[in-house]
Amino acid sequence: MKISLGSDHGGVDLKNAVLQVLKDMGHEAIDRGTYDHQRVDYPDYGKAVAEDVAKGEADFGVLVCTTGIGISISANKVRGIRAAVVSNEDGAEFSRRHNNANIICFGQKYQTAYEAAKFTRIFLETPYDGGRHQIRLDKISAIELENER
Ligand SMILES: O=C(CO)[C@H](O)[C@H](O)COP(=O)(O)O
Repeated sequence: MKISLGSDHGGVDLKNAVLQVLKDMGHEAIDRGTYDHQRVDYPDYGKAVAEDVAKGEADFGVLVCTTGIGISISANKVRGIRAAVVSNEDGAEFSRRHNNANIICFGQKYQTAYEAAKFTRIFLETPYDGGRHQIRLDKISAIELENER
């Protein structure tokens, strides 16, 4: 699969660790930065990865900041994006099964590289259940449309 990754300075180490694991798994990775510890603004990276996914240039995205919160909020502003902050295996599975999440987000402050790699693998391998969940996703899409300028 093709995966777009991004982080701010607070998530760069974890983003790089997940990037390496994804490459080792044979996935194609697009690294949207950041690339060092210089202070940057997380919305820039949330937007870049979210647009890759929304435009179909990537199948899924991975985003990391210090807490995972700001970068997920940013990504979720892009139409069609369902970015989920994940902190355990169950969340990795159910963000896909029930929410058809297309971006997984982590807080570097909370997740080890081992955990983030494991949660990302579960996320990528778990299909969407569809069925009754599509009714809810359609309602989310309707909220997006109603609030477009
Ligand atoms: O987690 C984050 C957003 O949710 C950011 O990584 C965090 O706010 C960056 O803060 P600072 O500039 O103090 O490193």
